[in-house]
Amino acid sequence: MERRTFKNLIIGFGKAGKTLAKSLANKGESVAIVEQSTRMYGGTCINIGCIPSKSLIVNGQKGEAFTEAVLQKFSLVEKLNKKNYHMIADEQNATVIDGKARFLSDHEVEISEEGKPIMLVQAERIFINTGARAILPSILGMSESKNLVTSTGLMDLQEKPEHLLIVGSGYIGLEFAAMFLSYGSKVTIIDSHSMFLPRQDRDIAQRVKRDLEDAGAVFKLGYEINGVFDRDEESILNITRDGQAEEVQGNKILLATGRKPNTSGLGLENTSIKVGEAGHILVNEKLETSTPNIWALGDVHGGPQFTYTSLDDFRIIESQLYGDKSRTLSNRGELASSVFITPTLSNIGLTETIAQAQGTKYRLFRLEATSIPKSAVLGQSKGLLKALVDPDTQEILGATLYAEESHEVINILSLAMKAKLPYTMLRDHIYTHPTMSEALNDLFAPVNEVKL
Ligand SMILES: Cc1cc2nc3c(=O)[nH]c(=O)nc-3n(C[C@H](O)[C@H](O)[C@H](O)COP(=O)(O)OP(=O)(O)OC[C@H]3O[C@@H](n4cnc5c(N)ncnc54)[C@H](O)[C@@H]3O)c2cc1C
Ligand SMILES: NC(=O)c1ccc[n+]([C@@H]2O[C@H](COP(=O)([O-])OP(=O)(O)OC[C@H]3O[C@@H](n4cnc5c(N)ncnc54)[C@H](O)[C@@H]3O)[C@@H](O)[C@H]2O)c1
Repeated sequence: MERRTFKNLIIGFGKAGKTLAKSLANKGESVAIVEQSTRMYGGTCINIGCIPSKSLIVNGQKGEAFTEAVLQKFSLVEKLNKKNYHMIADEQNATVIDGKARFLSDHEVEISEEGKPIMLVQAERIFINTGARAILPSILGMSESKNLVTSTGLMDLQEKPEHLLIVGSGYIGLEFAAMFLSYGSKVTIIDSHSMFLPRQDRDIAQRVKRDLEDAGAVFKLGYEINGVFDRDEESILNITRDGQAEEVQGNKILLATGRKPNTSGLGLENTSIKVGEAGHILVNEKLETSTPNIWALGDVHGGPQFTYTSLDDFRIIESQLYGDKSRTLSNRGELASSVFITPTLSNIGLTETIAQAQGTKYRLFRLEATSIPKSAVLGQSKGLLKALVDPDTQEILGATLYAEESHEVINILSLAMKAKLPYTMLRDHIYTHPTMSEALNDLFAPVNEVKL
């Protein structure tokens, strides 16, 4: 078997891993990056995650036919996959190794192709960036059904399902619901939780649910999934609520019940790397594992699962190994997030619900999206914007923007919070017109402060 030694070994071609590989190679260090699938050069985001899903969402909003949108998505992903491969493989000091990595010890990693060991790699430093994969709930009859899919399988379809059943009303469930509704599929969303969007304020959650229902979605909340069986081309899901059994039938069933860290099969049992209950690699605030010279980056170490947090993990490594060591997980600050439905739901920091639960004092500002001129221009005036301000410091404590283009506007709030700006800076700032950002003038206007 071939034996190779590198200064740096990166396992997994994810956002953090590829960015780190390029940076290390540019520093003149030898670096190898191992990827188990040629389909995944560049990782989840560009191949089976953010980019293909948003391409399908945007084309659906434009009224594109599904088959045309799928072709566009395939060609976009193919282009990005190649670009990502060459971004690393063309670097003089970098090597891309095709195969599945498995630790044999704290210092040795075996690479296999189709189950056959092909290489043994030793490295001074090892970075684990193996991402996460869909959690498959255990459903009676699931192995016999040909219609159960994850988000990856659903995006590989060439034809839209006439009726899509979605299990899970989190990020993936809601984004795929909005996506397939826009292509004209019938959509039923089933969740075991009886409260919709439990972490959101109720007024926001009710708006989101109502808007999805207006677009045609049917919600079944508080249901357990008992079993599945196929009849002709359709699948029937047996579901129960409060002891009452029901059947729902559809052509495809999307399982969107969360994603778990990719650690099984990685041979961690052969190392001294510690793993948490959810299968995630335990790291400290510098992303160091319990084994010296081995780090874990991205979804694999648990916590928020976003491409931008994986990228920030790269920044932490850079800061710790080559910089002033100031950047850590604990000083990352508040993270913004967006669910790409119509309109987009974006959050940062505290909601009213959380503020009340933890007894935090706040001033509340509230604006209907219908009063924003750009909403009228876009022909999409649904939505509600809320922001919480600290009554003592006048800094922004959090915001929920359920509005068109809120995935852009939320970044202004994120920057203002990071810079500890008083809310009046956003209220009095001169924005270009007509834009959704200028809604911040109005959101923070005295007239929109809610008396609590
Ligand atoms: C449908 C969907 C939509 C999403 N949309 C968004 C979004 O809009 N915005 C956002 O920020 N996030 C989104 N996410 C989440 C985001 O994609 C992930 O959080 C992010 O890609 C994680 O990156 P990572 O660096 O941890 O690893 P990944 O990009 O997951 O890369 C890990 C790589 O490691 C490889 N690998 C695993 N095990 C081994 C092994 N043993 N040997 C060799 N290689 C291995 C895998 O094949 C994979 O390529 C979405 C996810 C999904 C599924
Ligand atoms: N726009 C984005 O940033 C974006 C988009 C897609 C995915 N992601 C990332 O991917 C991760 C995974 O997304 P996800 O939607 O799979 O998970 P999620 O955690 O967001 O939602 C899972 C949902 O499934 C429900 N559920 C769990 N088990 C169930 C069961 N047995 N039966 C019925 N319902 C069940 C939960 O109540 C929850 O509502 C997200 O946490 C997010 O970090 C991000």
